Amino acid sequence: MLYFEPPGHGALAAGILVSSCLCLVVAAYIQFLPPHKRGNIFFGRGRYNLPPGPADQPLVGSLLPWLRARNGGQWVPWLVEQARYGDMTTLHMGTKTWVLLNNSRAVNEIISRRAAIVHERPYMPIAGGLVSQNRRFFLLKTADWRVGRRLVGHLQLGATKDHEQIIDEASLGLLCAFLDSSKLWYRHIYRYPMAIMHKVITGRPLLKTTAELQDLQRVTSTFLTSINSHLVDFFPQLERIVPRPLQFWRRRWEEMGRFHYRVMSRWWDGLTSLIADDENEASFVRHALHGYAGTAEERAMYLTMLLMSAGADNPRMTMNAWVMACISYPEVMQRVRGDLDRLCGSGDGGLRLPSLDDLPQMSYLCAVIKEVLRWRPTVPLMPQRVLVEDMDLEWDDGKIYRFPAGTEFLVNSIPVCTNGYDRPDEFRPERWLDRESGHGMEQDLWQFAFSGGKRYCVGYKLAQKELFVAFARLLYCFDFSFAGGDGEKVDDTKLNAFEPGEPFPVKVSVRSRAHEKLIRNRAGECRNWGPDEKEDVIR
Ligand code: HEM
Repeated sequence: MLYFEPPGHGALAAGILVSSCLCLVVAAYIQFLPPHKRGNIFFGRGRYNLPPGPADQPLVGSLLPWLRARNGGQWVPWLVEQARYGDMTTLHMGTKTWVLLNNSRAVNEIISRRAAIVHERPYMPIAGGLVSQNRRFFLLKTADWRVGRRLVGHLQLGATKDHEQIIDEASLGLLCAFLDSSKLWYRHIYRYPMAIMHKVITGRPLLKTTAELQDLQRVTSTFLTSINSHLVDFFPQLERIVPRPLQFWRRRWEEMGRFHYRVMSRWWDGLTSLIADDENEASFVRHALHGYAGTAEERAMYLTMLLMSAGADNPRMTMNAWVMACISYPEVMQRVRGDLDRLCGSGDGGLRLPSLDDLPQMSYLCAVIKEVLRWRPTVPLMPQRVLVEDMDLEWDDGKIYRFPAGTEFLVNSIPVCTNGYDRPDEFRPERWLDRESGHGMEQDLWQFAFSGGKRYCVGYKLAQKELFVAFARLLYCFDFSFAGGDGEKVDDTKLNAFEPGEPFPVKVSVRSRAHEKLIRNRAGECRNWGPDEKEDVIR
């Protein structure tokens, strides 16, 4: 007869202890799983069915290769490589489920058509917390972000006649600066959108030195490098679990946050003092201060400074890419110039500067702008949009994907701008003219350039108009060529967008005396430009 002896108290306690520990380990393990894996544990395997992706390591998934690539400057090729899985790629990234959207159709279906449920931002302890002090509206969770978005909406960026006038004046400053100090072309293409933003926001001309502008450029570029670059952004729980003195990552990013705060505060003091003694009720600075009344003034500061930096830096990088296209594809630019000469005159007499009124007749230049944005996407990595509820998606391959709430979607810009385009590496504006959707400025630009859904770029109308005016006027009046050494060839993949100095060697010269005279005749109208850049040439 079998006799079962009941366990003693000691054994029972040990058993309870072991199973409690096991439960704790399992609970902790589950907490560190990404949403799709966690969901399949709770609801059974197969509940969530996601697009394919690489085999991954336990717990970290594909995070380590990503962090290596991100911090080693190889993240663009890494993301491009992941597009080999098809229209979408699923990546397990620590506690996150990332789904890369690798072509326009995927972006359109998910970011635009499902915008009602794909609009949240994840919490990013580094970029959002330490570097931005939880204030950068662009990274805020939807509830807070809406307040800022409503405030910015009042600006109607680029949609008013006033803004067109501001663009016109600033572009005259740009032309004069190109005449006076052509070697500093890369500085002028930053000052131009900044001068526009400053006037739009304060109603006053930009009176900032190059050093002040460079400070803000550094803020923008270092902020961008902080996004999705640290382990903690993928395991945000660590911020709660690890005692603060042991949070080894804090020091570096807090320091960056303090630097950003200092630069922004200096700018902000300048902006608020400009409006302090005038009645300019329309000023955005005043509007932002009213909008955030009762809360810390910093919220207004961060919002305003985001507008300044996004509104200046993205156009700067786009213009950088355009200059690269000018020197790499002179025949394309000659064709634009042919159109401009026909409209605005050529030879010695009867010239006029192109303007926004010429836009309907300049479909090839509109195509050039689209092609610049496609050829060298300005924003290769947009912060992810988070799905707020489970979502089913029927796809072309006959599959029905089911994504769990919490999935993070990323526009994989380079593949989006490449997949589905004939000879994608080439700069061929003609591809936009063949489209049935139309030849204007707006058609087809969505999804890849200014993003879609609720968090699309608020400045897109302003950007399109300022790019059009700058490209038309610069190309009408100036020649651009590569200024490398003998036998050196331009490498059109190296844009060096974050370089504070000249990103690649370019020679700029005015086309003719007549074009110079045309610019000089209107020099008095460029009231919005700021300190004389010639001093910098001498230094
Ligand atoms: C060629 C120029 C530009 C490009 C390519 C560009 C691109 C983008 C993209 C792709 C986003 C969306 C990121 C996302 O999905 O979260 C964005 C957001 C934004 N852009 Fe632009 N942009 C440009 C010019 C401008 C200008 C002139 C402004 C003027 C203020 C501006 C202000 C903003 C702001 C404030 C946001 C954040 C919107 C939000 O989170 O609600 N951008 N931009």
